[in-house]
Amino acid sequence: MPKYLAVNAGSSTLKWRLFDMPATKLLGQGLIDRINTPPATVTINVPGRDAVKYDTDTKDCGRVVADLLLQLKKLGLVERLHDIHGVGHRVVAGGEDFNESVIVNDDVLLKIRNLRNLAPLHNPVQANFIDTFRQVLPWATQVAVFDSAFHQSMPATSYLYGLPYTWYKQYGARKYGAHGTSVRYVAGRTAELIGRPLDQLRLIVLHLGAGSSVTAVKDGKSLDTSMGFTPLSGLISATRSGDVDPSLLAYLMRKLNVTADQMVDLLNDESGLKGISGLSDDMRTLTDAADTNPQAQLAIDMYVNRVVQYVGAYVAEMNGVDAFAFAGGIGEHSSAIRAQIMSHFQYLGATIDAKQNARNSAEVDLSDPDASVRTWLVPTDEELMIVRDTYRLVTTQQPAQ
Ligand SMILES: Nc1ncnc2c1ncn2[C@@H]1O[C@H](COP(=O)(O)OP(=O)(O)O)[C@@H](O)[C@H]1O
Ligand SMILES: CC(=O)OP(=O)(O)O
Ligand SMILES: [Mg+2]
Repeated sequence: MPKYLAVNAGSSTLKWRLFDMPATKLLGQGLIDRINTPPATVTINVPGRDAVKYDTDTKDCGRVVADLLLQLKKLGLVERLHDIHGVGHRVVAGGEDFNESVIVNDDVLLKIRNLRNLAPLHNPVQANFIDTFRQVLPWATQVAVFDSAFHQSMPATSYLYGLPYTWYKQYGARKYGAHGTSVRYVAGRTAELIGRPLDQLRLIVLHLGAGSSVTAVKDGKSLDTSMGFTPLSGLISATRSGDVDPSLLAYLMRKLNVTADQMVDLLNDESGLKGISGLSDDMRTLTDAADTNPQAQLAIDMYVNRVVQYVGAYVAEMNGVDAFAFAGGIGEHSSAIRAQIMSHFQYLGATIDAKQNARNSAEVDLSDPDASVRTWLVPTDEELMIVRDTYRLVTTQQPAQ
């Protein structure tokens, strides 16, 4: 059976899954965790076997891909690399150029690179992965699946900033959003789990990972989302500031004597949980330290505060909510953060059950039996969405010339 690979390069992790298609049978999956703070850990899971774990000190794209392919052969997941017919890649920013997944050709790859201003921590890395796979598996079709595509349904009232309209027309100055592939999966799965049609639901999807976002999904479409022109705005993330008064940036540039580009780098790389705590960008480390480290506790409390603000705003924007869904590394693994967030939405009747909320890493109905608004833990599956789009495009369309 043809094999298809889905590659998800995030800001702190690299995730991959290999499937037999069209059966969508999962053959194996890998995670490189803490990729920016070596040694990173590699974990490979093959159904029915013990996990394989080892450390790595590289995030060099060529070496990561070489190791991945070596492991696929070593573990017997592919007999010959020629069995891999398609590779689907997560790409964060597609701008207004891409409102759906596409087969990659030279022009598409160039556009993805040129959109780096819209996702500086992601698009360059993701373009490098596409390029590398094109070179090492030239027979396999490469497909790009864009985070921003799902958010193209946002109305102008959501995606425009309070700026001169001509700047949108001339420079594309608007909100594009991110995490859309994850939100598309989580929203669909939440509707299935609560047994109601997606196109009649008001959902709040909390994708809380190294990059964190909240999305209002109304009638199956993205109505509004917290990330903006880039994934820097909105919530506080691992190393990203989230929303900041733009005037403060001009003031800080003078104080710090840095250029505009340097300032943006500081907001992307040195801010957020890392900058506030002065300890770590990793929520696990902060949670462990919080009892004795007030800065770590402050970073957690600020993180929660911003999530609560966005959720409250989006519930109002939808004139109510039918269900909440938690996903992403923090959303899927931290009972404490979920509890802290949901304690602010008891007024909506979205109460959660402490025993249920103690569970992690699986689909769990977190709701209190009497809750009038459901709350679910729905582990995201960006790789499933990526592989489905990839298989569909490979089997139905030829690459654009
Ligand atoms: N048990 C946990 N408790 C709190 N946070 C966790 C836990 N496990 C993972 N995380 C957080 O999840 C983040 C990674 O989220 P994830 O969505 O997997 O990555 P990425 O944003 O790179 O796609 C890490 O920064 C880590 O802080
Ligand atoms: C857009 C974004 O921040 O994604 P991730 O959390 O995977 O880095
Ligand atoms: Mg991610």
